[in-house]
Amino acid sequence: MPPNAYDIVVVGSGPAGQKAAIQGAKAGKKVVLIEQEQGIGGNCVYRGTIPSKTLRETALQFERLKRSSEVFEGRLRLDVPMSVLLHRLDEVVKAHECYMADQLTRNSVTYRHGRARFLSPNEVELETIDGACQALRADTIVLATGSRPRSIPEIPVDHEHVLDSDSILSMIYLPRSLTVLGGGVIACEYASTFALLGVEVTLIDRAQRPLSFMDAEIVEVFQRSIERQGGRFYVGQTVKEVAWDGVSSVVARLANGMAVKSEKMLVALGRQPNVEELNLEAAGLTLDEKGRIPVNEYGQTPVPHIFAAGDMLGRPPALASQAMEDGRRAVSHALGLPVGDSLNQVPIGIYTIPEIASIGLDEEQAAARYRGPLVGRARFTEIAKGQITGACDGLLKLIADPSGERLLGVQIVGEHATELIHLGQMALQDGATIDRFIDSIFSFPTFAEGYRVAALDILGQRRKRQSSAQAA
Ligand SMILES: Cc1cc2nc3c(=O)[nH]c(=O)nc-3n(C[C@H](O)[C@H](O)[C@H](O)COP(=O)(O)OP(=O)(O)OC[C@H]3O[C@@H](n4cnc5c(N)ncnc54)[C@H](O)[C@@H]3O)c2cc1C
Ligand SMILES: NC(=O)c1ccc[n+]([C@@H]2O[C@H](COP(=O)([O-])OP(=O)(O)OC[C@H]3O[C@@H](n4cnc5c(N)ncnc54)[C@H](O)[C@@H]3O)[C@@H](O)[C@H]2O)c1
Repeated sequence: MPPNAYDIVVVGSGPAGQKAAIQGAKAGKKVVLIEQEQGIGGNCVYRGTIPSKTLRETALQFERLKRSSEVFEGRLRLDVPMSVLLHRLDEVVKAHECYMADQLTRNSVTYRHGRARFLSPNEVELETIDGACQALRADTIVLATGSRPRSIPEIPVDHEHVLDSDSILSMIYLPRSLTVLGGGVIACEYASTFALLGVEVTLIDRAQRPLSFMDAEIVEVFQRSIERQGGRFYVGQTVKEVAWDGVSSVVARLANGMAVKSEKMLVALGRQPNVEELNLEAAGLTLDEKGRIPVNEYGQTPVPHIFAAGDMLGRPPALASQAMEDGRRAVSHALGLPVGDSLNQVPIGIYTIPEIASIGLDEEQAAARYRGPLVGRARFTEIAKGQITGACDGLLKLIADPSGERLLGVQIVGEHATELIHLGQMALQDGATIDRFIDSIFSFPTFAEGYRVAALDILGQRRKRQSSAQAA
């Protein structure tokens, strides 16, 4: 094969691109991975998952200290430099970079630093930082260029006073107050992290409740928890205008006439796919009416050897785990390998404080599909581990069909929710019954015990329902 010819060209080195490249290389193909940024890993590593979760970990350390307030006296200094709060970030990013670079080298994936755009359906131009251009040919092309924060004209982001998720961690000091626009995952995660760090947080969303795609009762527990920290939610509100007053505050004017002032503002109103720079016309591709690349279930575009994966698809769930699966799936399909069906059950893990996690149907979805689904609840206040740790803001819900036998979904809010959900995921995938949780012995004390408590709650309701049916 000529030096600039490959079996597979992958554009973008985030979770989707990496897994696509590794899958191709493992199948013995000659693969090149192109990335325009300095490091490998995508937004996930430099602007998204890893930085936000590192700051969150610092906030959690403070919370643990606060819970021990009988022993430790103290509070967070005002004007804490963000660099102090993020002191572990460099280490975490370096460890991740090393792991990813090793994995690419081990699998003989060629890595090229530069920006890619189509020259023709089988040709991609690589422009390196010195401006040099080179054409690379491939039989299969996987686009995994990710997304960026959505911006709207009435809310100009200056990255100094009004920030987005790309710039929020570039603040020099922890602000005293923060307005968060949006009630989605990014908004709620950062709102809860900053609230725990002692920042006065106000969240404004046009929807009637934050995280409107999640189980309402679960979100309620999260919302109450933030409110106890002093956080405020203004829901069902439209922001008409945002401006820096030139002195000390960002002012958000709402359609109802209210003005909300804060030292900084985070704008988190969704994401938009990175597609504009790819010169898609040269590949024979056109975007759909929502500005997305049309794809089938394998991420295959109308040009059969071109695939798209991850956040650039512009559809939910925009998760690192989903992006990895998209990349793997696209290349497997391109090479005629089995793809599996794991897409049916993607767990959602939201790193708010307390955490939220979901798999399968929530209560409202189950009620829309079945007449009278049964819902079993385990409140963390009733679980010994919750009492011992003091992490009592928690609820685990098992959703079952009307007979109370078949598990339909698991919804959790509380400490370790994003870990606990995988037990529910396995149960759902294996078609486990509610009784499976009752017949299993759980270690004591654990949060996982909540599964048994919730299952017993369903058993009680099932028996009541059966006796009323017999009596009728
Ligand atoms: C603040 C925040 C927190 C998040 N937290 C979580 C979380 O906790 N858990 C979770 O699962 N998900 C989380 N996400 C979402 C997660 O980061 C994304 O779903 C994931 O990064 C998507 O991966 P990707 O490979 O599709 O794209 P990205 O990670 O966005 O990578 C795309 C890459 O393509 C490169 N690229 C773009 N155009 C070109 C081009 N023309 N040439 C060469 N390279 C190009 C970009 O530079 C980038 O590196 C979070 C996101 C944000 C913003
Ligand atoms: N833990 C995780 O898995 C994790 C963490 C962070 C981000 N992500 C991913 O990143 C993606 C983007 O997150 P996001 O929070 O930016 O977007 P989102 O789409 O989840 O939420 C956007 C929010 O903005 C609100 N909104 C939109 N326009 C508005 C307007 N003009 N005025 C007021 N409110 C408005 C919407 O009502 C919605 O609540 C998500 O899809 C998520 O999957 C995942």
